[in-house]
Order: sequence, then structure tokens, then C-alpha cells
Amino acid sequence: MTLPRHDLFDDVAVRLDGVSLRYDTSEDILSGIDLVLKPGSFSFLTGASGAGKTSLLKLLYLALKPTRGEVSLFGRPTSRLTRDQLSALRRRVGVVFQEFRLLDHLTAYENVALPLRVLGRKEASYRHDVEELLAWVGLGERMHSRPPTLSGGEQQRVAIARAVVTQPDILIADEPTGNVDPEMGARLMRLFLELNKRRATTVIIATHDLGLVRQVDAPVFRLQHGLLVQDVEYGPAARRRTDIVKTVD
Ligand SMILES: Nc1ncnc2c1ncn2[C@@H]1O[C@H](COP(=O)(O)OP(=O)(O)OP(=O)(O)O)[C@@H](O)[C@H]1O
Repeated sequence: MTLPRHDLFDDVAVRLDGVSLRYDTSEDILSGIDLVLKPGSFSFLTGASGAGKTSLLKLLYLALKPTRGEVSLFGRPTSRLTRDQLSALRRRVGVVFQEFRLLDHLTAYENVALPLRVLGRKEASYRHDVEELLAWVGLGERMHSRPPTLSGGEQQRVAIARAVVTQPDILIADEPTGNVDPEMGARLMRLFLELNKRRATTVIIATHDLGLVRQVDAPVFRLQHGLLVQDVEYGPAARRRTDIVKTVD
């Protein structure tokens, strides 16, 4: 019996096979990228400004189609899916955008609740969860404030709460600590780690903040000249190994 292709990859959250991306320019921004993210994994994506991090994330949350190659989510190749099938897959992916994309005329609470309203949920069924989530990200006191009156770090946390309120299987965050000080950056990182551990959410975070990357033992994928390499180990365990080598020397 021949299995449908997606059954072969059921233990994979995200898979890229030979993915290339070219905008309307002559050069590939991303070139022949292979990537596998296991369910429940936590990883970083780094690379210089303009290396293609945001572009790669857009492919992962199906906002862009690759020029060549295949993007599969949860074992399903996406290139031939209908619009409705793509929407269903996208609902399992939470995104924290680089520029937040909050609605200024809604309160923090309303912004976070919006994805649930769009899904047709009644407020009584989610009010408690949304309030609890806002308290979890440290915004219990500010939940009725509108984004323009919140600091960058507070807006960032609203964006994170909104991305996770539907309990996505995959969380994609683009420079989620770009607008906060190192202390807040470390706090946000703890939120991502907790989410990853509590719900086994697959998390991938694009950042060029290597200070942040060094706090966590997680694979680091680096984009360079359109290629993806996974050879960088920045986390505490990697540093301990380096220290041992130094001691032996
Ligand atoms: N819609 C687009 N049309 C044409 N070129 C684009 C488009 N979006 C991005 N690019 C180009 O693709 C390249 C990669 O951009 P991308 O935003 O993915 O990089 P990045 O690594 O996320 O950068 P940064 O760290 O500065 O956010 C850049 O040269 C950028 O100018």
C-alpha cells in the first residue's frame, strides 16, 4: 500500500525541501534550503540584516510561496493545497511580527481576544483565559489600555499573547526582543521557553541578538548568502564545552 506523502512525515512540524525564494529581482534571496523542525523543538534563526530571516519565516507561516522547493507543515506539503486548506493549517501557527501589527483602536485585551472572536468564540467562553494570559505576560494591570499608550516592550507582550491565545502548535517570532532592553528580552525569552515546555509548542525565533541566543541551549540556524547552516552553538552547554577545551589546553 502506498501511504499518502504526509503520513511519512507525521513526526515533523515543519519541513523545507530544497526551498528557494526570489522576489522580482534577479538573485535568489534563499537558495536550496532544507530544514526540519521536530514537534516541541525550540530553535533560533540568525543572520545579518537582509540575510532573509523574515522571508524564511514568511515561508514557514505560509504568507509566501517558494519559487522552488516544498514547504510542509505537520507532514502536509503545502504547494497544492486549496486556500481553505492553507487557512486551516495557518490557524495552527502563531506569529509574532517584527512590527507587532496590533490594532490601535482596540485595547490590549481586545487585541489578544481578536483571533478567538474571528474563530466565532463567545466572549464568556474565553474572557478568563485571555485575562489569565495577559497576567502571565505581566500586563494584568494594563489590559484595558490601547497600544499607543503602551511601551514597546508592553506592545511586544500583547503581540506575544495574541500569537499564543489560540494555542498554536507552532510559534514563529520575528525579532521578538528587538524593541526591549536586555532584562525584558530575557523575560520574554523565559515566556517562550515556558510555552515550549508547557504545551510542547514548536518555537522558532529569528533574532540577531546573540546575547539572547547565548542564554538558551537550542539549535541555531544561520542564514548566510542565501544558504542555511546549523553549525553554530552559542548556548550555555556549548560554552561549558569550550571552557573544558580551554582548561585542557
Ligand atoms: N517584498 C519584497 N520584494 C523585494 N525584495 C524584498 C522583499 N522583502 C524583502 N526583500 C529583500 O530580501 C532580502 C531579505 O530581506 P528580509 O527582510 O527577509 O531579511 P532579514 O534577514 O529579515 O533582515 P532584517 O534583519 O533587517 O529584518 C533583503 O535584501 C530585502 O531587501
